Amino acid sequence: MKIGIGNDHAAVTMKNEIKAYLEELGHEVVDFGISKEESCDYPVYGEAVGRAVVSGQVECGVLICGTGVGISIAANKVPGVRAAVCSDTTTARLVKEHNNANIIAFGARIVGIEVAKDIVKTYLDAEFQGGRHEKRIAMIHDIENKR
Ligand SMILES: O=C(CO)[C@H](O)[C@H](O)[C@H](O)COP(=O)(O)O
Repeated sequence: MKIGIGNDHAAVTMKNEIKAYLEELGHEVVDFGISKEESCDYPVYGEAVGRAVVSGQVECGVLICGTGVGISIAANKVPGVRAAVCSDTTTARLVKEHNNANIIAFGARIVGIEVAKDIVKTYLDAEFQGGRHEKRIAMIHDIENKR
């Protein structure tokens, strides 16, 4: 798959490790994140990955900041993004199976690298179940259209 990755200063090391892991798994990774650990603003990177996913430049996204929260909130402001923060593999599976999340996010200050790798792998291996979940996702995107 072609995967977009983004991060702020809190997640440079984890971004590099996850990027290498994704490449080991055979994925192509487009890096929208920062490479230096100097303070920066996570909305920039959340929006960049969100727009890349929605435009089809990449098939899905991985976002990492200190908690995964700020960067996913920013991505979720891009219409069409469904970014989900995960700290465990059960949530990582369910956000694909039920929510068809197109971006997974986590916190470099919250989870260790092995858990982060498991979260990403679980998310990528899971499949959207469709059915009753289709309608609910459509309802989420209807909210965007009410703006
Ligand atoms: O957005 C966040 C909180 O949900 C992230 O954890 C950021 O990485 C964090 O706010 C950055 O904090 P810092 O004190 O500027 O390093």
